[in-house]
Amino acid sequence: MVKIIMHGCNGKMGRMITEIIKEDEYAAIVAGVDTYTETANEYPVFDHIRSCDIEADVVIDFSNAKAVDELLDFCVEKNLPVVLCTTGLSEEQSEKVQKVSEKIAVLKSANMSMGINLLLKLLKEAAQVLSPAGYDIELVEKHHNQKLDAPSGTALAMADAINEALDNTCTYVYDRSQVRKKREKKEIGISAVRAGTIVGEHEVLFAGTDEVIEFKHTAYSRSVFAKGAVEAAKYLKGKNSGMYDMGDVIEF
Ligand SMILES: NC(=O)C1=CN([C@@H]2O[C@H](COP(=O)(O)OP(=O)(O)OC[C@H]3O[C@@H](n4cnc5c(N)ncnc54)[C@H](O)[C@@H]3O)[C@@H](O)[C@H]2O)C=CC1
Ligand SMILES: O=C(O)C1=N[C@H](C(=O)O)C[C@H](O)C1
Repeated sequence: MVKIIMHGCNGKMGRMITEIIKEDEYAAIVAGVDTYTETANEYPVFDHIRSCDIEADVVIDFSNAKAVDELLDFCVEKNLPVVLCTTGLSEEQSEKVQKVSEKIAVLKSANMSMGINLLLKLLKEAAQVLSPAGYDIELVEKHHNQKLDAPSGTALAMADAINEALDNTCTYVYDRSQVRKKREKKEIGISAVRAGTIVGEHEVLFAGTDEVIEFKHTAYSRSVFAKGAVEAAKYLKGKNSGMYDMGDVIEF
């Protein structure tokens, strides 16, 4: 049985994970943390990670980038592995995550779904064939109107996977409105749409002369992220310090 502290327990993802874990005999939420506490949870809820004094095996975090620094400090002090799913971290925060992983086990992933993690592999292969052949690469992501960060963590992870496969030769372009010039060959264009209740859509276009190849992932429910996060927590329990990702959890 994996005992979990759910950080951000009253948010959209925290609530979805709470429901999923009710049906899971190998995992239990022993405490929740959320600045919003006006709810009736089936486990104790604290308004700050520092107030949480419940013993656990792992923390799952779906909260807010502003909350991540304190969470990481807490996890180091308590020697607690953490599944870090919050997106929109600054460069300094990403560096801190790396440093912290020298002391505790950290599994960081911008997207916990099976589909996106498979796609990250496929995109690398496609880029290595299509970019040298002159295909332009553009990425479009769509999310609900409550999302704070743009572009999505997943879009950035996809761009990073492609860039890595191309020996980090690409530049990312987020906004074409300010400069009047043609696109460069080694650009990856990244566009974000925010509308309604879209759970999450990611589309990657490889556009050549007279043909376009499109890779598209659509999440129809947050359960795909929640299930992945719970599997990640089970995987991380008792692990040595280090950086882990969903590639360690999902075997293709
Ligand atoms: N890695 C992945 O697969 C996914 C990542 N996300 C990311 O997870 C994060 C949360 O997403 P949602 O649940 O949709 O957002 P949400 O806004 O519905 O929930 C966030 C929750 O965190 C709470 N919170 C804010 N500050 C806090 C603090 N200092 N301590 C504890 N709790 C705090 C809020 O009160 C809220 O209940 C976002 O960054 C989002 O991009 C979302 C879905 C999938
Ligand atoms: O905020 C969301 O909702 C999501 N955020 C993640 C991201 O930024 O990539 C993953 C998912 O697409 C949903």
